[in-house]
Amino acid sequence: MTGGLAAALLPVVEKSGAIWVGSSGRVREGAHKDPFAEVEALGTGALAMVDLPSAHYAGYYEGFANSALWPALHSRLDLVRVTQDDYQSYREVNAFMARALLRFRKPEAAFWVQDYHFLALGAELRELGVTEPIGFFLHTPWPTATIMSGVPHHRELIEAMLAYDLIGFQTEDDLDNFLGYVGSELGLDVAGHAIKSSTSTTRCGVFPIGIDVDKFAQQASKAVSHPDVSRLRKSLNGEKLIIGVDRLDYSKGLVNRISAFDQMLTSHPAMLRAVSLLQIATPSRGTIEAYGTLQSELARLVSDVNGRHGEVDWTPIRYLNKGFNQTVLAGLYRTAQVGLVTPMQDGMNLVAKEYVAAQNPGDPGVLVLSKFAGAADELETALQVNPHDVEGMARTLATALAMPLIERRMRWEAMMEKLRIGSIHHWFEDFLATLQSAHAVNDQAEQAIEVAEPPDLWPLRSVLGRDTIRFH
Ligand SMILES: O=P(O)(O)OC[C@H]1O[C@H](O[C@H]2O[C@H](CO)[C@@H](O)[C@H](O)[C@H]2O)[C@H](O)[C@@H](O)[C@@H]1O
Ligand SMILES: O=c1ccn([C@@H]2O[C@H](COP(=O)(O)OP(=O)(O)O)[C@@H](O)[C@H]2O)c(=O)[nH]1
Repeated sequence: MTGGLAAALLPVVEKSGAIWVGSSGRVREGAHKDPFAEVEALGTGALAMVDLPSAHYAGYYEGFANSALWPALHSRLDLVRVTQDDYQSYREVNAFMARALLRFRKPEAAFWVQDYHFLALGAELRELGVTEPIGFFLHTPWPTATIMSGVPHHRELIEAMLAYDLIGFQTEDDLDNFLGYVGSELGLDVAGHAIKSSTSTTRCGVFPIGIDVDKFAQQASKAVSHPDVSRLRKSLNGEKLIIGVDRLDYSKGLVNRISAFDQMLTSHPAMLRAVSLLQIATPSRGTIEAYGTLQSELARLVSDVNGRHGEVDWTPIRYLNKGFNQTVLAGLYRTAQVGLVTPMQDGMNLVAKEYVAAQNPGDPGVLVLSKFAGAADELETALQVNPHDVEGMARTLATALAMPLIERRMRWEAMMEKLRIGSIHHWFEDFLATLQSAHAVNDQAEQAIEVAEPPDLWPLRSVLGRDTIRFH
């Protein structure tokens, strides 16, 4: 699985005993009548992979989720392509997932819904009579009210979100934009970070997602002996390396990034043969037109840059359209003197955090980071750039490559401190503790809840009695 959501959640599921119910990526005819899931133990927790109804999968995933919500959430209304049927499928799959989740319901356990694919899932669970705490976390940005109002059915969808006890965002800007929408478009009272509707109160908050920084650092120091990593090191012949790792997505600013590298080589001829770029662009959502178009545009651009600056024995850009596991990525990050992360918009961007965690403390590399990534709020000592300003990025790249060790270490140490404070385990515990207290407000009858301890979401093996189970 590629993507920050999976990378972040798998380790917390493993450690916390939670069960993560998600799409198996497979479809099944008639699934809407009879949800099918395969459950697999993962550490002390479990993964339940549900087959989605075949009639609605495309309209839901490629349609409303990734051709309406994703572009809008990343402020790209120009890329929104959606039909009424797509919206129906989105709602059907949200309702279907609510029914599937009921199979995993357990008294006093909380439900925590992840991401824009399931904005209405909380409302569907309430319809089915669920009274337990239900929280929601958005991994992407939340744009301005004007942009959000360009999404068909935005009002009914966002009203449905008010069924959640707690809604979490990555940054203060996302939270402010959401509360701004609720005030201006829904006309609801917002007191502090709480939204009061006729039936309940929804609390909102900021919970920046993190990584397991020490685990990642250890992985990186071991990974340098991995064959892929040592082959890369050998092939560099003393050249410096800049690395980019992204899903192939228009939100990641890949075209501007390659153009900035091109510009830097043009304006600093001394860099020719002295530095190269390794860009991993892992295929993602390939059946959607905007992604196919981007893939062709990038292939042309990389080939143009390599054609102009390359030599018989030197290639400026190593461009790879494939996925790597995180052990290899950790070793590749550690090999590179510069981590180049330039999204036009990004909820958080875990690659930025992983690059920092993977560095050699005695000789750390430099992170060049877009100010439009959520991670920029915490990683203030990265070299921050505006991805719309290609020339500015080219200049910053040259600065990063020439930065003295003392400055690199000061910047890196400050970033590591931030990463340790905001680890993935802190994110998980903080959200669940806040969810319990938010729910207590909505549930007058409920007894005082211990907020310091995250709830026991599902000690799965004690219920199932074995590691893997299928059910209809
Ligand atoms: O499952 P895909 O359609 O292939 O997409 C992968 C994931 O991409 C998005 O990730 C977001 O979550 C990260 C962790 O919080 C965050 O750092 C990043 O900025 C976001 O873009 C998407 O939101 C996930 O749902 C997808 O699984
Ligand atoms: O080939 C790849 C490319 C990326 N990733 C992981 O995918 C995540 C990407 O998360 P990020 O937040 O940067 O962006 P997203 O793809 O979620 O938008 C990171 O944990 C990467 O280590 C991976 O495992 N293999």
